[in-house]
Amino acid sequence: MAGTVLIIDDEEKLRSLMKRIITLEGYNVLEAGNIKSAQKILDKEDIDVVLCDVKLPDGSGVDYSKTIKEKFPSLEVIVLTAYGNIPDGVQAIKNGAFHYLTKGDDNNQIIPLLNRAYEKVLLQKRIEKLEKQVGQKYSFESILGNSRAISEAIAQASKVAPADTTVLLLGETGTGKEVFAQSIHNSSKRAGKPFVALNCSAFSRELLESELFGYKAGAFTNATRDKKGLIEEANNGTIFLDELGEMPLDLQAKLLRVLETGEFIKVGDTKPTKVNVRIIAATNRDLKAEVEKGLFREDLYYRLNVFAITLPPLRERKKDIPALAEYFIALAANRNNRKALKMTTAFVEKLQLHEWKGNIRELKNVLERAVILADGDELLVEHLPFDLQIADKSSGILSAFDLASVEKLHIIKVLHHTKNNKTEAAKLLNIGLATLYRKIEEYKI
Ligand SMILES: Nc1ncnc2c1ncn2[C@@H]1O[C@H](COP(=O)(O)OP(=O)(O)OP(=O)(O)O)[C@@H](O)[C@H]1O
Repeated sequence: MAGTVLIIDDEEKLRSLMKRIITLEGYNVLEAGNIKSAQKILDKEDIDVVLCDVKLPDGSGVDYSKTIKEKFPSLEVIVLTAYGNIPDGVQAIKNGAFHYLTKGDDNNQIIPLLNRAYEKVLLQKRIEKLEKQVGQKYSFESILGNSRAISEAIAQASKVAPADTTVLLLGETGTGKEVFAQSIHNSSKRAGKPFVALNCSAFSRELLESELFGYKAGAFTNATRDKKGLIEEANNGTIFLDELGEMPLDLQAKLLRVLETGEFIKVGDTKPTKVNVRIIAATNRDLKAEVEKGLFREDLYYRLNVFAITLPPLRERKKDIPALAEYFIALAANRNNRKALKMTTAFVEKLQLHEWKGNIRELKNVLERAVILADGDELLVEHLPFDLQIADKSSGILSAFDLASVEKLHIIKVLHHTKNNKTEAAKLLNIGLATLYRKIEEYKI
């Protein structure tokens, strides 16, 4: 995608020369002879980079670059200064311009500089888009579900969000603990400040300590420079510590100190560092049992347990499955450039019979796979993984390794293939027609 450049200069000849050079690079170029007409174009068009002369009939380009940046912060301005007038260029940069060019002297510099400015604009646009997505994604409104269990958890989380209290989120893997942590942060006073997440089970003890608390240069062989830990990166914001139950005891002591005094000591440092950070912790372990086994500090447990919210497993809120499924199907269809897909009744039934040990994450992945497999505009049972296909009301959840389940599913598939022609199906299965009828009855096909 080519960017759009606006040239503001009252010298028509120079404008058209620059226009020619820039157009050859693939940019769209618009022109203005003064600030007034430039302003009209800026208000109407989506401009990426402005090339602006300093001496304009109705004002100074140096001053105008400030106005432009205030009104359109993601756009970049390059100021065109007169020969030998570096102070103008310096002032323009102070006013927020990307850079300056000396008119007539720097023609071969125009394109490289313009390309750099445009890259910055693209990056800025991408960041804005992502920020918007994240902001939308993680609010209590975007947590789907009407079941009592999830509504209670949302109500508790919305109450504690503005209170700045430490929160402990309990729940199996994939139940949405991180989504809740982000939503709490986004509706707290700390929204707009950093939200930093760390999975404590993903690191060795040493790495976890330096990731979390940072280190001083020289603390160990590869520590050539001071490094801020994530707790410091999260200053004035929130840190989300996932799988806290996995944190070694000595680091738990350091964390307790942060909770009590707002201070910690970096690896290799002698003096404490102060932070103002809200801690949201999560675990799928039974912390009380860990305390009894001596694996989790009792004082930290009580400190964290002041406000605990339990997130229900998906199998305890099956009512929410259709709405969640619809949402994930729409997301997956969009990502895969597919039009909207509908679930058949049998498909929804199978979803509701499954155990969902991986909870919402598993549901999301199963549906993404189904969307990819579906050729038509309907999601069918055959688009589900094997163990979901064989789940059945009478037998409850069957194992994918159960021989009868495999046989049943195979018969279903063959019957589907023969469009329910039993004689043909029996032939393909290499069994007698009577045997097929018996199996159909036995398996309640
Ligand atoms: N209520 C919800 N609505 C929409 N998407 C959700 C919801 N809850 C969770 N998700 C999605 O499900 C996935 C798992 O959520 P999340 O990472 O928050 O779970 P978790 O409990 O932190 O998992 P783990 O313990 O394994 O880290 C994510 O992709 C998340 O976007």
